[in-house]
Amino acid sequence: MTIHIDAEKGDIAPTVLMPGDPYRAKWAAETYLENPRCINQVRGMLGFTGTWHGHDVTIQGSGMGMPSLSIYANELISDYDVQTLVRVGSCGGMQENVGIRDVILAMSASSIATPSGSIFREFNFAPCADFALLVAAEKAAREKGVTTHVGSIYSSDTFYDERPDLNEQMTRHGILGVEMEAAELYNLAARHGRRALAVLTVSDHLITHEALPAEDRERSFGDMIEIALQAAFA
Ligand SMILES: O=P(O)(O)O[C@H]1O[C@H](CO)[C@@H](O)[C@H]1O
Ligand SMILES: O=c1cc[nH]c(=O)[nH]1
Repeated sequence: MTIHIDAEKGDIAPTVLMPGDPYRAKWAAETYLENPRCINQVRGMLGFTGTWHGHDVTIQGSGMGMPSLSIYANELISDYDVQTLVRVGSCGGMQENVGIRDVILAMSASSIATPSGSIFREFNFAPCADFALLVAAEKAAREKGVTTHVGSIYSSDTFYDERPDLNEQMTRHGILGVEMEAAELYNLAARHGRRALAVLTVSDHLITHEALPAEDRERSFGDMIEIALQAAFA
């Protein structure tokens, strides 16, 4: 047990999917896992463990933003010895050719700041995905016929952003989408020698201003869950 996760050590699998939304964790576990059981309820940050095609897997909510993700990822890595962490999140599209419900595989994650900034200080570390996970996810997405983009994303500390000039520069530099956790997940995986990937679904668009409702973000992003599971156990 840790401060934020009240599971016993053996209750958490070496492979963990991490949605920001704890209710997406519940929906994904009940939809895709066999014999899912709730292993964490502390602060309502639900976690479930079950099996997928015979493989043990945990789906644990991370909360929103890098400080929250950092708490759960640190405890999963240091206290539960988790080896593979795959974020399954929503994101905002930042390119004209990136559509609502498209999947983005985050090869790298830029940021203005992360919780690891105090360690790196003047060093601009480039957080990137585990290559084998990335390749396996791209293959799984291609085989499913899901419209998928592989490239760089932006991990932001703010959802309600007031820097249109910065968004313009990111779009100009090929950033595919914006979310709020992947950069710190990649930092932690690099520091501890673990595998990490962010598989994202576009839930709204910064250029077209289309947006899906909360229920869709919670319960309808099945393609990214299947892609994440297939990549984790490829
Ligand atoms: O849908 P999740 O996984 O929570 O991800 C995105 O949605 C939240 C903002 O609405 C942030 O956590 C952002 O990263
Ligand atoms: O962080 C996020 C997540 C979804 N959509 C956004 O615009 N930003």
